[in-house]
Amino acid sequence: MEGGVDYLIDERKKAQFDVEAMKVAWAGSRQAFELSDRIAKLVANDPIFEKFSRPMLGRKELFKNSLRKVAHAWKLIIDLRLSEEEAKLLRHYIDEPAYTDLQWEMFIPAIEGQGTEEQKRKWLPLARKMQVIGSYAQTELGHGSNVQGLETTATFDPQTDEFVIHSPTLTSSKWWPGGTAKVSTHAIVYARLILDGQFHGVHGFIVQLRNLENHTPLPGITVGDIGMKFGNGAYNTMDNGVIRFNHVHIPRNQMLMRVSQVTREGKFVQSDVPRQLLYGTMVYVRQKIVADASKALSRAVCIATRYSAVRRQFGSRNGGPEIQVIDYKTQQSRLFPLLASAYAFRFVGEWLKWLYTDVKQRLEANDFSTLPEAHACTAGLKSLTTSATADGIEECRKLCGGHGYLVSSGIPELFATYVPACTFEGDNVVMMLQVARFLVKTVSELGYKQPVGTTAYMRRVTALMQSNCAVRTAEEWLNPGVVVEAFEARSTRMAVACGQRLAKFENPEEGFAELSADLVEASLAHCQVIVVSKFVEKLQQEIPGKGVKRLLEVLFYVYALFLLHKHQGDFLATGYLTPKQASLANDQLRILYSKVRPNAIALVDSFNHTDHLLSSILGRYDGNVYPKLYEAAFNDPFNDSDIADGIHQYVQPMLRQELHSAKL
Ligand SMILES: CCCCCCCCCCCCCCCCCCCCCCCC(=O)SCCNC(=O)CCNC(=O)[C@H](O)C(C)(C)COP(=O)(O)OP(=O)(O)OC[C@H]1O[C@@H](n2cnc3c(N)ncnc32)[C@H](O)[C@@H]1OP(=O)(O)O
Ligand SMILES: Cc1cc2nc3c(=O)[nH]c(=O)nc-3n(C[C@H](O)[C@H](O)[C@H](O)COP(=O)(O)OP(=O)(O)OC[C@H]3O[C@@H](n4cnc5c(N)ncnc54)[C@H](O)[C@@H]3O)c2cc1C
Repeated sequence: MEGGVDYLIDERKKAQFDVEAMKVAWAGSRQAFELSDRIAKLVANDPIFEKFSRPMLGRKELFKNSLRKVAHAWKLIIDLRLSEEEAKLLRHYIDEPAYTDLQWEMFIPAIEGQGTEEQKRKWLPLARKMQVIGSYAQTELGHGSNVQGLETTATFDPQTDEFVIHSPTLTSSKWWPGGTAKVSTHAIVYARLILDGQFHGVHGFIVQLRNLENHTPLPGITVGDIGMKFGNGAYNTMDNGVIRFNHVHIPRNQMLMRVSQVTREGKFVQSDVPRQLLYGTMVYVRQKIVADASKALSRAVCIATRYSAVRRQFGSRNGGPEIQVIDYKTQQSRLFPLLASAYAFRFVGEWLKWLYTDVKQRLEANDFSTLPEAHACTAGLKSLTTSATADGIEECRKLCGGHGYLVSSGIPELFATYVPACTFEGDNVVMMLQVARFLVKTVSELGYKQPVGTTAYMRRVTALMQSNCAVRTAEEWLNPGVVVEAFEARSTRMAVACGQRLAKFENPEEGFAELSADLVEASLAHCQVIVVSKFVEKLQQEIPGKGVKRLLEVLFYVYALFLLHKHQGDFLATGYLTPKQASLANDQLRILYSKVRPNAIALVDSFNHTDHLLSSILGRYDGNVYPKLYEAAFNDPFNDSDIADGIHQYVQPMLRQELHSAKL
């Protein structure tokens, strides 16, 4: 058997559910499925969007090629009159980080959220037509996580009615802003506002960086690229920049003034809008990142699942075929929880999008009541989903054995592009510590304030602290109420225990720092409650299609019981479960894997990923892996000639024992 074509045809026949209906369930609606399918095909059939050769290109060529793709995409958007939703799908399928990400997902949202009506009227039409290109310059060489610690200054000059933007130290150089090194004409620069020698907090300022005619940096601005990043191709299509400001003057009306204003006289006016709204763009992007995690994880899982069905090792009898590696229980116990996680993250991402839309509408109406919860949810779920996705992609590489390490497997570039999501938009530990602040506050108020939203389960604190799990058989774990209650009890007990230990410290901040590792674990437990509960809520909805709901139920139990198994130390230590019950959950998990097994290929087909998006020989839809790997090896430019450069100069003299006289 040369290729794996026949294996995947057989695999697809085993499916016990309607794959087309599952595609709709994954996409969210029939309309969403059709839209995304149309755009995926548009990209896959356009040679300009080819990306297989990307990891072989040098930086300059890679970058220029990326600029070409963006220009072509923008032309398509205009010619085909694509909506903003369609344009964002186009970006997803082109699958290449570019300056437009910052323009559309940070520059524009920052003006929308923090600008006054007048500022929005001026800047948004220009940005939406790409007549100005903006980036988001917050992080500095010496300061990233601690936004209040930024050093760049914006000093008001009442003489000229301008702000003077300045980088007083080397460490205050802006460092990382995407799109800035070579492309953006403007940036939202976060800086310390100084009025009459007084510091008034960090604010955002729209600063022009480049001349719109000839693209040269404006006087007082030193700008460049920060250098190559992890992996070939990957995030190197993005020009992450360094900027140094030397007393750059900007008009007063270029400070984003929804949250606070500076008058013509240089007076600081604090409105009723909470200062945290300055961080609103980050809340928006964190929510986007959660929605995107399932896309990245599902790609890796699709590759590893298809390849696991093609790959055979051991067990051949009488010259018959060896065993498909997907049939090994160990392979299933590593792969199927990731498959289930992709679905879990998809549904929690959908919910978070809804939550964000709700919060945004409230903020527009000056209702800030749900902001703390939205911040905690976006920060925590960003942390949970990106950490699990980054680890999951690496696990998928290992699940593909040696071939997973080849660039042509598609996994190394996916990993290299994805991992910074654990750091950007808030380091994942720093984000979990934000959840911890929220949890500690919730727990400390339990006696007199009813928790709401995602912490509402803590209203039953007494029951959750005192009652224990009633499961007696593996079968009894197949009950959503039982599973959710176990997660809620473990989370409540961990949060309350942290609260009790914190209360023993005289200085709460000192206590928080001392217990921070435990607080991060309690925060993770709470975020897992959210993911598990949102999966259950999804299952309570009508889900059409033969067998679709049943398979999603199986995936729910795989996701939840796998987490329970992985974190069984917490469940046992908090006393909610007995070792016997934890062991029964694990028995059930093995049974569930055998229910996933016949459906595994159909479940990854339901992601509807094109071969273009996967860009992976191992994950090809037709499973024709070996002939294509062989072909790709000989198509590699390194194999253009049998004698590589340098062989005659450095190897032959060694073979001939003539190194002493060779010119090295
Ligand atoms: C090619 C095709 C072309 C076609 C084009 C067309 C379309 C293109 C479409 C593009 C689509 C692209 C899709 C891509 C997806 C998106 C990718 C975007 C790329 C991202 C790149 C990365 C960018 C960045 O990284 S930007 C920098 C991010 N930086 C951070 O995240 C810094 C993290 N630090 C912080 O947030 C803060 O410093 C913090 C929170 C850690 C501490 O802040 P502070 O010290 O001020 O607060 P505390 O004292 O801890 O808390 C005070 C109080 O405030 C509360 N709080 C904190 N933060 C928030 C918040 N955000 N919201 C609300 N409340 C907040 C906190 O809880 C405290 O509350 P208390 O009640 O007082 O406890
Ligand atoms: C690919 C990429 C693109 C980016 N794009 C942009 C952009 O467009 N615009 C922009 O402004 N920025 C951008 N950034 C910067 C990014 O937002 C920051 O790197 C990120 O916020 C983390 O901050 P840091 O680098 O200062 O990490 P640090 O805070 O220095 O983290 C280092 C370590 O310290 C730990 N740590 C830090 N603080 C605490 C704490 N309080 N308690 C416990 N542990 C702590 C962290 O967990 C981590 O392990 C980008 C970064 C990357 C990698």
